[in-house]
Amino acid sequence: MMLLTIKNIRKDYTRGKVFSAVDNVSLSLDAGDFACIMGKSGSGKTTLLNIIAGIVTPTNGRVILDNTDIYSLDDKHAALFRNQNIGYVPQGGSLLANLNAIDNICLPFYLYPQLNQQRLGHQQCMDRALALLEQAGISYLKSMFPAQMSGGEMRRVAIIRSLICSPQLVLADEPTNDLDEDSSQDIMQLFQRINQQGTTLLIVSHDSDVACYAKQQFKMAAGKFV
Ligand SMILES: Nc1ncnc2c1ncn2[C@@H]1O[C@H](COP(=O)(O)OP(=O)(O)OP(=O)(O)O)[C@@H](O)[C@H]1O
Repeated sequence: MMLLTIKNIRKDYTRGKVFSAVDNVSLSLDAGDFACIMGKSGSGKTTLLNIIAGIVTPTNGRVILDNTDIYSLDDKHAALFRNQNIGYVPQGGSLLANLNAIDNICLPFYLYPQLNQQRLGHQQCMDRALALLEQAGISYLKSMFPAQMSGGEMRRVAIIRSLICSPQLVLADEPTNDLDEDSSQDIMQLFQRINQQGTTLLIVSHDSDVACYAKQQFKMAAGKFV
């Protein structure tokens, strides 16, 4: 079943003159796919990922997720649709320092109660977060604050947080950046497990060791797939 289609996506920026950071890119993913977009720094990977996430509006082209053209929705419906259907793991650190792992994972529900469609109470939210940590084999982190975690542990908690709304699609931007080989493997094994449980994954990375975990690989250069 087709889950995601992006058609003729272009994003122009002006830096002195106009250039296309993403230049007429098309891509389709089926439910259950695990894809990686590779390419050097500046090739347009993050811009493309953010367009799919609904964070950056394309100059041209369409993003269709589960038969919904996300840029045809008004802002309010677009935000709800993407938060319900897309998990996003941003580049770099994204946990809040003053919350422990469980609360960081529940944060989307605290910030946007409308995402909590099953209307879980506070304890049930925390139970769900704990269950996700247990599935990932890192329940020992449950009460720890980011300052007590390694970089790889923080990243795994951020990945778990992207699952709190049971999204169909998870997007991750350079998830192993700044991590050593062992931590990178932990991260990629976690993604593999998430994918095996049925979540579709699209990861952006410049690291070929990361890409080899993916089932589909795309390469980007100067805004285009090559
Ligand atoms: N808001 C912006 N305004 C102007 N130019 C931008 C903007 N965002 C990105 N760019 C430029 O667009 C190009 C693509 O950037 P992008 O971040 O998508 O690349 P990338 O492949 O993800 O690189 P990296 O891995 O370093 O993040 C770069 O030349 C970048 O400088």
